[in-house]
Amino acid sequence: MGNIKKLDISAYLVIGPENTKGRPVATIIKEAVSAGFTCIQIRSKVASARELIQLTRQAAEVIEEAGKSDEVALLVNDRLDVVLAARSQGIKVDGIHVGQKDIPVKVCREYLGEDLIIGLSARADQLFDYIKTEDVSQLDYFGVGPLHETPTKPDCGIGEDGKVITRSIADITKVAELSSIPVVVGGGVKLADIPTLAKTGVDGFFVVSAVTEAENPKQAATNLVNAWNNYNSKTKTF
Ligand SMILES: Cc1ncc(COP(=O)(O)OP(=O)(O)O)c(N)n1
Ligand SMILES: Cc1ncsc1CCOP(=O)(O)O
Ligand SMILES: [Mg+2]
Repeated sequence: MGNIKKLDISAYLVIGPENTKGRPVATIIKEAVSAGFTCIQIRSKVASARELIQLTRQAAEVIEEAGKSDEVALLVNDRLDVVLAARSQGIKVDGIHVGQKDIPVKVCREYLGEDLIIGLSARADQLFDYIKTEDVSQLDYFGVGPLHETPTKPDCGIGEDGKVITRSIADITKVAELSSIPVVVGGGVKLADIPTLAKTGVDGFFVVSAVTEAENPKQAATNLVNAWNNYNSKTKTF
C-alpha cells in the first residue's frame, strides 16, 4: 500500500477546481483532512495535466503538514499519466481511481506496481452479478453509486438503456455483503444520508458537493465524519 499503512475509505473527498465555488482546492482539502477525512481524490475534467500535477502536489503538501501522509490516501481520478508524472517529481500520490470506460485496471497495475492503490467504479447495470464475478485481484476497492441523481456527475449510474439507476439502501446492503473488497458509496450523498448508509456494512461514503460547495467546508466535513463514526456499525474486516 505504498506509504499508506492501511487504506481507510470511510470518509472520502473527491475534489477539483470546478467544484469549489472559486475557493482554493488545497484549502478545502486541508479543512477536510483536519476534520477527519481519510481519503482524497483529485478529479477534474477541465484541468490540464500540469494543473492536475500542481493540485496533486498541493494536496500532498497539506496532507503532510497535517502529519497524515501515512494514513490519508491521495488518489488521482482517471489520469494514469498524471499519477506517474507526479510520482516522478517526488510527489507522494498513493494511487488512482478509474471507471468502466477508463484505462483498464490491469494496465494501471502494470505501471503503478503492487503497492499503489487502485479503485474502480462498479458497473451500473447487473451490479450484483458484476460484484460477485469480477476479478478483484488487482483492485483495492469498488466505488458504487449513485445513491441519488447528482448534478455534479449527471451521467453517474447510466445503464445501457441510457437511464440513471440510483441505488437503494437495500441494494447497497447487498453489495456490501457480496463484495470481497471494500466498497465506498457516493453520488448525491448528503449529511442526512449518513446514518442509514453507515449501517449498510459498506466501508465508507464519498462526496464532492456536500463539502466543496458548503458555505463552511470544514464544518460540513466535520459533521459528515462525526455522523459516520457515530452510526457506523461495521465489524467486517478484509
Ligand atoms: C470513489 C469514486 N467512485 C466512483 C467514481 C466515478 O468514476 P468514473 O465512473 O470513472 O467517473 P468520473 O469520476 O471519471 O467522472 C469516482 N470518481 N470516485
Ligand atoms: C465523482 C462521482 N462519481 C460518481 S458520482 C460522483 C459525483 C458525486 O458528487 P456529489 O457528491 O456532489 O453528488
Ligand atoms: Mg473516470
